[in-house]
Amino acid sequence: MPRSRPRAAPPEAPPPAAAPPEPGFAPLVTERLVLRPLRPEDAPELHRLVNDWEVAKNLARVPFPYPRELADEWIASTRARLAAGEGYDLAIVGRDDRGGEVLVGCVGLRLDPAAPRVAELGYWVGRRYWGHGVAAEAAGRLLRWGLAHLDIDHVEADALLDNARSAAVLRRIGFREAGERVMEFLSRGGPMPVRRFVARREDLPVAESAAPQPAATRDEKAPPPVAATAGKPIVLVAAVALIDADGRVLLARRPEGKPLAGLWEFPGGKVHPGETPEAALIRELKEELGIDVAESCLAPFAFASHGYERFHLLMPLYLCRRWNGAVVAREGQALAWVRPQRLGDYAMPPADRPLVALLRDFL
Ligand SMILES: Nc1nc2c([nH]c(=O)n2[C@@H]2O[C@H](COP(=O)(O)OP(=O)(O)OP(=O)(O)O)[C@@H](O)[C@H]2O)c(=O)[nH]1
Repeated sequence: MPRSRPRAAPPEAPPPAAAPPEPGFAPLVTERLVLRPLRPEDAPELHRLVNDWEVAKNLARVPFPYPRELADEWIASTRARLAAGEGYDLAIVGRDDRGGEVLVGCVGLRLDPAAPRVAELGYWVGRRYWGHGVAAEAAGRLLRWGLAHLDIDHVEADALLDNARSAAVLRRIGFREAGERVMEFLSRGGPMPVRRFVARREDLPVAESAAPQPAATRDEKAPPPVAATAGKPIVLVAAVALIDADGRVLLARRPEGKPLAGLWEFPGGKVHPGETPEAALIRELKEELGIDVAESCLAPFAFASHGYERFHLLMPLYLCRRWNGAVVAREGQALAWVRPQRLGDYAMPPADRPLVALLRDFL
């Protein structure tokens, strides 16, 4: 979604230069597509696809006609933003019959320093690739990635009132409607009414397999869950505030693919059938962080009791100041040692909020 304004063409073609270094962004892979940084050599095809009224008319920051040199400038700007962590505009790439790469469109998440903790999603797909679910597949993937990896609370997107197709894509991937407004559209030469959409972590569709199940239901021989509230199972999760010598608390980020991915939480996990909460924690701390903890070093501190949409969480929280081994993220999760007064800066699951307040007062 090219967004820079057109500028005068340079007086002469730039001399051939060595390819600029690839910004350090690991491509995102979906069932049929790859989302990767745009490259200078994408410019001719990008120009061919976006210099199409049927595509451009839906994009706020794209002029029409779209000057060829703007494709070069815009691609360079996407690479600069990617390198600076200010925006994630990516090429949507498919495969042709011979296995070669084909540019299909673009998808982007943009951060605005004036609006912290929010990202804006945009996308377009070349007309010849419409009708195959490309936009939902690409935008859904980048949306999930963004909420799991960026320090944002929600993602916004706009669709022109007359663009029902885009509104349907946004709803399909987890956006909810949040009113209407008027936006300047470069392609249309003036202000246009748009429908505004917002997606939060809790709005994302959850794969059945990823939804938390009471651990007991995994094992057919195990007794059924001991209790249920209003038809919801109770899920018992043991968690711990690991406290280092400087009084900092360890938070781990829920990885992409899990419900509420991107939120920071206390290490821990579900208590399996036949396990005590302490045994579950000792197992989880070994699996997730590679440390050995003795049961005597787990001091019960408080508990969370919170109704989520699909289950009721009961979560004892322990304190632990002594363990053996170095803390390492064994499951690739991001970790942060956080001063108690800064815990509020980290987006955490709603169940944890009362625990954070207690912990801040206690430490
Ligand atoms: N570990 C942990 N889980 C929390 C916290 N707060 C909170 O709401 N939860 C919820 O408790 C549940 C823990 O489930 P999980 O999926 O992480 O458990 P697990 O490690 O056993 O995962 P697995 O089922 O993929 O093996 C999740 O729904 C999670 O959102 C917290 O501070 N720490």
